[in-house]
Amino acid sequence: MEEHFSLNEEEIDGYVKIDRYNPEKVARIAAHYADILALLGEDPSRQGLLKTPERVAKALQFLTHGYDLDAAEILRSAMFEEEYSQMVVVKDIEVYSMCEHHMLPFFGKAHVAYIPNGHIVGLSKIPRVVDIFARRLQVQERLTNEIRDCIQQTLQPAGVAVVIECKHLCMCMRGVQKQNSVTTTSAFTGEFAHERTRSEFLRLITASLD
Ligand SMILES: Nc1nc2c(ncn2[C@@H]2O[C@H](COP(=O)(O)OP(=O)(O)OP(=O)(O)O)[C@@H](O)[C@H]2O)c(=O)[nH]1
Ligand SMILES: [Zn+2]
Repeated sequence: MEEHFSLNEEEIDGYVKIDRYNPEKVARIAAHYADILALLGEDPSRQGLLKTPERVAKALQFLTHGYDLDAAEILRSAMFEEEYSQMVVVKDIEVYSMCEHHMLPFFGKAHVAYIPNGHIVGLSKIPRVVDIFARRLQVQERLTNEIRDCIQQTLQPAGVAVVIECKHLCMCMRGVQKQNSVTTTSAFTGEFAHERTRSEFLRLITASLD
């Protein structure tokens, strides 16, 4: 796949430098956005809009940079042998994604748990996996399943649980115009099929720290 960003060592570790946009792609996307501005009745040559096509092109590349990153590789880069076999929960992970139907944002929180089976993973890699799949055109259901499948296949734990709660701007700003609705999706494997394990996870993600 053609890359938006040039990869370097830092980026392989999951970081994306926003000054390394693919210049050819920026120019091509920007040219389309200049047309779009004119089609919308704007004057793309007025001062405030002069750099807008380029800004939008860069913003879109940033918002979809997950295509260029390998979530499994990032998990594998920080897997450690460890005998810990209780549930590990990382909750309240911010999610910013774009719905593939309207290319409008949906955003909220992801809660991810796994039960180690010989290996644990560096904690920061869980939000990185969430980001890699979120920074693409998505539907919330597929985002949820992709996070689950990546962790299950790479870490091979005794179980994985993912719950995502998001607000979809395509349902707030346009269309049905419901400002307060929140969509919840979930995906489970292994031990989380058992009612007790699943309940413990749901209790932990709703429990407050204070
Ligand atoms: N299942 C699912 N649907 C989504 C997601 N994001 C947006 N949608 C929905 O995608 C659907 C697309 O339906 P269409 O009828 O083709 O599009 P539309 O005419 O713009 O629909 P309205 O939003 O109802 O005006 C809408 O119902 C959106 O609410 C998502 O993450 N998951
Ligand atoms: Zn939408």
